[in-house]
Amino acid sequence: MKYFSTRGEAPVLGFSDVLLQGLARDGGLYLPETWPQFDAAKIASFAGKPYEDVAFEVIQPFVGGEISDADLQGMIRDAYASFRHKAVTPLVQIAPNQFVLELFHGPTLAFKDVAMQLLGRLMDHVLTKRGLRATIVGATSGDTGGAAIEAFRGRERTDIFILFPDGRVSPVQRRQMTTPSEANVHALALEGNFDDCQTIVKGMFNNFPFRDRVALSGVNSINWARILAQIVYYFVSGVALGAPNRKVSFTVPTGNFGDIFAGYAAMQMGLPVDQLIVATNVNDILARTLATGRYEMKGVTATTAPSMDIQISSNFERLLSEASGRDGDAVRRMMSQLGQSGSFTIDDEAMAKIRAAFAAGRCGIEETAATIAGTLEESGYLLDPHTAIGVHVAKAHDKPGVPMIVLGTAHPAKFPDAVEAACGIRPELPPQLQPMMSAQERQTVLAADQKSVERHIEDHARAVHNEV
Ligand SMILES: Cc1ncc(COP(=O)(O)O)c(C=O)c1O
Ligand SMILES: N[C@@H](CCOP(=O)(O)O)C(=O)O
Repeated sequence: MKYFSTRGEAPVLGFSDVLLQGLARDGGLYLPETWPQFDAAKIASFAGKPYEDVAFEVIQPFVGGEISDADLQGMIRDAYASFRHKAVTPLVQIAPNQFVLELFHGPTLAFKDVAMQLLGRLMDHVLTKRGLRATIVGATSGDTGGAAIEAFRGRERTDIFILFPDGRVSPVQRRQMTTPSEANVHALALEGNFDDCQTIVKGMFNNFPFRDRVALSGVNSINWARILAQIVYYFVSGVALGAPNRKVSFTVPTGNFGDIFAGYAAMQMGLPVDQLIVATNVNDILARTLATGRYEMKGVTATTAPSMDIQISSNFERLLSEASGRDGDAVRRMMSQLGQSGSFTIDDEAMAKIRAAFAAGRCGIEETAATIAGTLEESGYLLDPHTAIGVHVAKAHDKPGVPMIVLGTAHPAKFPDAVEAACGIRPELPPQLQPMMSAQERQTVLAADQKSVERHIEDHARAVHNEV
């Protein structure tokens, strides 16, 4: 299996190089040259299998033989051993046709753990095999950071620097990043919003002398391996609700478009999906784009679902590549217009392809609170604000006979203030996370300025001394 960049100007690479690269050297994102095809019999064979076994079958074709089956199976087994639920990602029915896919049973209570627990092991494996170190950078609106730090803390071959918007993440999210005491962990609070953090991360990847000096690697969903690990739960949940013998739909609380792109990938591989529904909060650039064909940035509004307070949805570029027939020139043109004017228009043919697979809806701050309260009253189920956005949007897309799976992206205890304000119940953290709430915090506050961040990383990263 080989991977190409959405912008068409970076070298075609194998899995291990894509894993270490993060962003392609032309600023694009890597995609597999072909989608492995699973026929109905193969998909049906996933029924009743442990999560780890389905994960191996889904992930293995993308690795292209670069990691032995035994090593891959071992890493998958270890990654999911840390999850608090035996099913890893259980389904819970909350209404006659509506299910929540609980993706928050990993160590940091968000769906990011599903991919990050495996990514940490895969990177360590490849770095060890090559005798290298890496400096990992990531931008977070709250959840990626904690999950990445949990996956990489104490690892010998990596230093990890996470950029988060100062004051815009929940106290639980912040403490997951600032309380780990391992020397390779660096939490950087930036005076800006998530998009500023993400733009700086991408800027560092595009600064080649810096990138090469510190052996830069990325763990945001710009890294293909993040998306790959997330494809698995679309198959697992789809099959549990009747696929391949009937279609299922998914509603995905969306920000950076990584999670829902994994659903698109599952669809390309053969999973019968009726609709993939993008659910946004008031930062609704994706819902507007689906409606108008024009991607147009506005300012970011802080909401009770802070992890989705995003306007630059990185992975939308992967969809643009698919919808434009993998035309690197077309993608480069749109991305350059976005950089220059904050907007671009998608041509009608590409929009028609996008609308054939995706629908979208938006949920305001008050509707989010009302959905938390209403769902608790109707079904006794307590939602976090991000999942509540999914539940609200999913209702408008209900189709008889097609099970609707809403991705449950975070545990309500990550956002206790918003949940309590909505329904009067203050969800408690699982006992193993409680000590963190009184532990010593460690963070560095920096201006949202690429040079300051680069200087800080060069001063603190051990990979600068990589003897390659
Ligand atoms: C809890 C939660 N829900 C939803 C999202 C949006 O996911 P994505 O960025 O993959 O679209 C995020 C952040 O990514 C998140 O942390
Ligand atoms: N919501 C995310 C934003 C970063 O997304 P990623 O999937 O690209 O890592 C977060 O919680 O940090």
